[in-house]
Amino acid sequence: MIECSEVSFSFPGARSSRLIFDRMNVSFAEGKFHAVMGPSGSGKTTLLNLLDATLRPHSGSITIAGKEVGAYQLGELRGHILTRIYQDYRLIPFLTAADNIRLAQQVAGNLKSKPDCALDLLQRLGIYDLADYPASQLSGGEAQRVAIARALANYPKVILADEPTGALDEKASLEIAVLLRNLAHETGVCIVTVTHDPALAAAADRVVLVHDYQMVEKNLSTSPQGSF
Ligand SMILES: Nc1ncnc2c1ncn2[C@@H]1O[C@H](COP(=O)(O)OP(=O)(O)OP(=O)(O)O)[C@@H](O)[C@H]1O
Repeated sequence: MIECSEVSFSFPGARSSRLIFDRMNVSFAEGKFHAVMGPSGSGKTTLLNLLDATLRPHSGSITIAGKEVGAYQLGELRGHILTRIYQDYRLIPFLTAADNIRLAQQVAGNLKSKPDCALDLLQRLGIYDLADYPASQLSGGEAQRVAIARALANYPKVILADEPTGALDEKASLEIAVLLRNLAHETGVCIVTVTHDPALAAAADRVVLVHDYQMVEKNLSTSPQGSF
């Protein structure tokens, strides 16, 4: 689904002109939950920013679903091809859970052409009862579930997650980790999360480490079981 080939990148400017990636190669398959780990400052968020065309590589190629990321219209790439979720959820606090999802459909121009999927998604993520609650009244774990539902609203091929459990306690982190893995398996979406959280890494189908400006495979042992 995602292919990075010989990708090199550094930030311009004196302080940060060091290389972040140097002819880096990595791919991320559909229907899998991938965790990207590495020390602080190693380039994990930079990778997500390259994948959604916030940043452009100096050289090399990044394709999603067979097409160069830079060749997509930004409006098509962000919202239709891929969506992002964040540590701080980024919900609209005064809108209900359901309306946060509907807003994503509306912004993508899908609310007229496709059925309203908000309640179906909330049901699927086990939070149907929260549909009419303002986002500001949700717990962290509940808010992240709504954010994941919103990320699914336009049937993306890829979800990019930036520390999605960074603000959650251990129990909620494990639930979100298993939820993301099961969503990848059940819907075929390719999920790439950057994280420091061992619970996310343990739930992942695959863990890659950022090391020496490259992506290196890490061998997996066990995964938590369960269904959310
Ligand atoms: N806009 C920017 N301009 C210049 N340098 C930047 C910029 N954004 C990030 N950097 C630098 O690029 C490097 C990689 O940053 P990045 O945020 O990708 O790391 P990270 O692995 O996600 O870190 P963390 O785990 O702490 O979130 C760091 O040295 C950072 O200081």
